[in-house]
Formats: sequence, C-alpha cells, structure tokens
Amino acid sequence: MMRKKSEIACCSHKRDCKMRKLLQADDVSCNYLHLFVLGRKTKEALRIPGLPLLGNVVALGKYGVAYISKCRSKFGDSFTLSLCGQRMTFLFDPAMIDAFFKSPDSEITFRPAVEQFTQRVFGLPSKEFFPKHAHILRDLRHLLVPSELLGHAMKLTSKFNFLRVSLFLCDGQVELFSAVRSLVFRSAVAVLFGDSLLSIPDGGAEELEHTFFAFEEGFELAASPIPHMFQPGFCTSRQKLLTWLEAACKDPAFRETTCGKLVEMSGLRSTLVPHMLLAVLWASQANTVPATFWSLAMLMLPENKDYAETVLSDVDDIVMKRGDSNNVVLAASTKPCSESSMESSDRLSMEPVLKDEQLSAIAKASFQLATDRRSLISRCVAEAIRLRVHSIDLRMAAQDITLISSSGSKVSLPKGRLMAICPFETHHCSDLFPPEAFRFNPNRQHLVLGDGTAVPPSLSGLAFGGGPYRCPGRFFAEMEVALFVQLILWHVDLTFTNETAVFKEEPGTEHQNNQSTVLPTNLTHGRPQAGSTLSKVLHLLIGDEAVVWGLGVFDVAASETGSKLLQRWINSGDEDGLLPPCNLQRLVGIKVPSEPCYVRAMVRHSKSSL
Ligand code: HEM
Repeated sequence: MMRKKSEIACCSHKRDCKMRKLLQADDVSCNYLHLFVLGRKTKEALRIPGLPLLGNVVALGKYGVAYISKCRSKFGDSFTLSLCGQRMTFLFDPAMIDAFFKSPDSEITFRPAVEQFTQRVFGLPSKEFFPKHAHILRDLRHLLVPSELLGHAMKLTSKFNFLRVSLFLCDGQVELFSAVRSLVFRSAVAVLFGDSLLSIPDGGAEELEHTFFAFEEGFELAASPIPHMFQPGFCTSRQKLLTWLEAACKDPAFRETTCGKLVEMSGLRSTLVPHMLLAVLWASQANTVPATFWSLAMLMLPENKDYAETVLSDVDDIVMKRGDSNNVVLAASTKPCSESSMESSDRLSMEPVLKDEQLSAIAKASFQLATDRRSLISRCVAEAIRLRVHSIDLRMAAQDITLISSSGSKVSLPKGRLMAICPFETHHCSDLFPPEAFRFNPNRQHLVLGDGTAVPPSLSGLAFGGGPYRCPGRFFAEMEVALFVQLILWHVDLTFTNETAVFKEEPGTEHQNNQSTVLPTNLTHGRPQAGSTLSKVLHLLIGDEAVVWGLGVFDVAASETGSKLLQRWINSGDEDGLLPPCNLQRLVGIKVPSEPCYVRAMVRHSKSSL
C-alpha cells in the first residue's frame, strides 16, 4: 500500500497509540487506521489572535518561550502565530516532531527556513551557499568524528592549563559565567581556528571575545526584518569579526586547523570564506559556553554533591587503572588550599602550571569519560543541556502536507508555511522525560522519538536537532563541555557566595543580560496597563483577544497555574534557586543566565607540592 505523499506518517510514537496496541498494528497500518477507519478530520492549526499587521511578533519578541508555553497551554499541541505577516506553526506532538526532522526535503525543508540567518546575519548569499551546504555539513561532520577528537582534547587541555590560573584565582571571588566564557571561547577558537585569530592587534583574545559576544547578543534581532541600520553595534562587531577572520585565513598555520581544512574542502569563493567562518564561529561558540556553565553550575548544587564527587573519583579510577597515579595527585583526595595550613603566599606560589605528565594523565582520563555516553559526566552534561536547551528550531513545508499526531488527529500545513518546534517546552514535559522533567536527574531515561533514526535516543533530547541537518559539531561539543567541566572541578573547589561583586569587572567581561527580562511579569502577574487609555482604545478597536495575545497581557487568575510553571522554568533543575535564573526571552541557542553567578574558587593543590 502506497502512502499518500502529502500525508506524513507520524504514528510511530508507540507508547501512546492505543489503537496500535489493541490491534497490534505496524506503523503504516496504524496510520491508515487513523486516516480511514477512524476518519479523523484534517484541520489547520489554530491561529492565535494578534495585532493587525504585527500579529504576535511583539509578544513573542518580548516574552520568548514564556509566550510559546502560554499559547500551548491555551491552544493545544499545534497552533499558528503570525509574525509580521509570516505564519509560523508550532508543533508539540512527539510524532509530529519526529516527522519534522525525518521528512525528506521534498516535504519539509531546511533552507528557506534558515535563510534569514545565513543571509542576513552571516551575509552568505543563498544562491551560492546552499548548493554547497550539504557538502560543507558533511565535511565538518567528518572532520569532527570521534576518532579525531583526542588530538583536539589535548590541545583544549593545554589551553586550559594556560588560562586556569588567571581565570580561577586562588581563594578569589569569580563570576562563573565570565570565567567559563573566557576559558571555553579562547580554548576552542584556538583549536578550531588556530592561534592567529586570537592574536589580533589591539586587544588580542580579549578583544576578539568581547566583539564576538557583542555580535552574539545582537544575533536574534539581526535575523529579524528590522533594518540593520538600527543595529549599529551588531554591524560594527560583525565587520570587525569578518576582517579578523579574513586575516586569520592568510596565516599558513590556519590550513592545518579544522576550519582551514573545511575552507579548502568547501570550494567557496574567497570573498565568502570569512562569512562561512563567521557562521562556524557562531555555531561552535554560542552554545558550548552556556552549556559548560550550566553543567558546572548544576554540579555545584548541594543536592548534586554526590554526582560531583563521583565525577572526580571516576577520573581518579581511570588514572589509577592506567598506572599513571605516580604522576598525579588524585583530585578527590586533594583539599582546597583554604583548608590547608598554608599561608596564602605559599598557595599562590604553588599555583604554577601542572607538570606535563600530570596534566596529560588527567586529560586522557577525562577525555575517556567525556566520550563515553554512559559515563556520569556525559549524563550530567546531557541533563544540564536538556534543562537549558534552545527555544526554537525551524523548517518549512515544501508542499501542502498533512501531519498525523500520536493520537491520530491531523493537521494540514500549506506549502511555504514556516514550521517550528520548541525544545525548551518539550524538554519540560514529564510525559517525555518521566518522572519529573523539572529535576536534574542524570540517571533518567533517554528520549526516544519514533524509531530513533531522526533524533538518536539521548538524554539531551532535541538539543542537537535531528535528521540530515542535525548539529555537525555534536561529538566535539559533548566532548569539549564534559572535558572542561571535569578539568575545572579537578582544578578548583567552587562554592556559591552570597556576596555581591567585590571586584571590578574587566573590560569585555560585563554581564550580557543584566538588563534583560527574566520572567515576563505581566505574563504572570496580571494586566499592568489594563486601565490605560491606550489599552482601552486598543481593546475597542481590535478586540480583547487580539490585544491580549498580540501584546501578551494576561489576567492573574487565568494564569495562576502558568505562573507557577514559569517560575519553576527559570530555575528548573535547581529547586532552591541557588543558580541565576535563565533568560527565557531569547529563542535561539542554549539559555544564558540573566544574572551574574558569583562563586568562591579555591584551588586544589597537590600533595606532592606540600
Ligand atoms: C552544546 C553545544 C551545541 C549545541 C547544543 C548545538 C546545537 C545545534 C543545533 C540545534 C543545530 C541545528 C540543527 C537542526 O536544525 O536540526 C546546530 C547546527 C549547527 N551546529 Fe551545533 N551545537 C553545539 C555545538 C556545536 C559545535 C561545537 C560546532 C562546531 C564545531 C557546531 C556546528 C554547527 C553547525 C555548523 C551547524 C549548522 C548546520 C547547518 O547550517 O545546517 N555546533 N547545532
């Protein structure tokens, strides 16, 4: 029996389909049962009311995932937003998410959905870039296969050894996100792009880092239709990055790096090369920095102390088994320097770089664990990523299609409709991550979608996308994050401090999101301007629903449950709220903290140095 081309088989979510269980039907028969026997009607996803012309863009831009969640709780598992005339249908049913990733390009396509990023943000003209896109993805994936990772891990470790003393001062107060950001960015850029990119005149690595994160902050707005002339900060930082990337390509050593090899294989016109490198720079840094921060921060929580100790003793065990223990003072048995009887001048004098053989033994053990998906550190990283995952992933309907949910209901989408999934909302759903999706639990079951081919079963769920366009840097990223978390834990004992900052922030390290909205108060605490004249006029002109959903203004009573949910979200995995809340506003990329996270870092010292 041939499947109708426009009807996408989605009924592979085996646990949920009662009809399948009852009749013991296979995937295809099950879909046909729903289509013809049960005769469910196909309908368009519900359109959310909104403002004339602007639709829902104001509310979505202001409240991000909080608004998406609100729409889901009111309108169900599929609904359509209007964003300045462009319709975007959100899908939450697991079978539809599977189809979103699994369907061939002739049905659900990638290119037109992400063109606004590649073209507007990175300046890559679609006509020239997309014919090469599949090859570039394949080549990057090939350059970062697991068998290539040990060399990268050793280079990352030597960068860590160089930077750790300045970033984690002995007995000093540290803003953890800034320290992690500098460590991860400077190390990974050196490994993937070469040292020359970090040695730009007038400021070197610090200037590059500062400029990149200014670009990153403007990234989402730059993809929107708002003209770039209104975003001068973004334009300046992009221009600087392009100039530095162009210069870095000319260094002969660049050819030996991962990105140098990628450029050579890509066959892209030379003027486009810096633009492609900018895209890879963004993709390789924007997520790993917050992923490392959250993984480390979750392991610092008192309730996760046992996990943190086991992570360290796992490293020790491997070092012992390999017979390298003579060279290494085991991390779990070392005390932070503040607990020793040493004077602080002694502690600082012991600060110097570890001996090569010590570091190499620790790094090899950490690497082994970082690349083993079953190890505790890998599971902790995956779980932290799950809880702070991005809020949107996009595709587009390449023809008129009908999606079928796990329960057999059907949703039709016209050709050209933008389709979105929301991993952040999905990852907080206890049906998919039982028993308690909001808890940090590295021992939980993997997410299994459909037959597991589009999104491989994993704790980190949808964090790396799926299907042919899944993240090509996944293995590298998982290794990098887990390696750094282990090295940092091995090097310093970190404790939260309630004190406010006692140090002056260095230029370029200021916290990005201090000003941003963490939790949209009027999404949870009522309608602040309900009585204003403007509000009354708007209500009269376009109706209550359009104002409420167009601007995101809700009543307290109606949103009491939603309010609790939102409050739990910004601190999910952290019941006592010790960590900074995460910023729910941004849709793209792993969530960043919206407040600084001050910690006291006490360097562990080796017994052999005593
Ligand atoms: C924790 C870290 C990371 C996360 C969570 C992540 C996540 C993602 C996601 C969700 C996508 C889109 C996939 C889709 O739509 O199906 C993506 C694409 C991509 N990622 Fe990653 N990524 C990470 C790290 C990296 C690293 C380290 C690299 C490079 C070394 C990288 C390179 C890329 C590239 C080049 C793309 C674009 C693919 C395209 O244009 O089709 N990523 N990543």
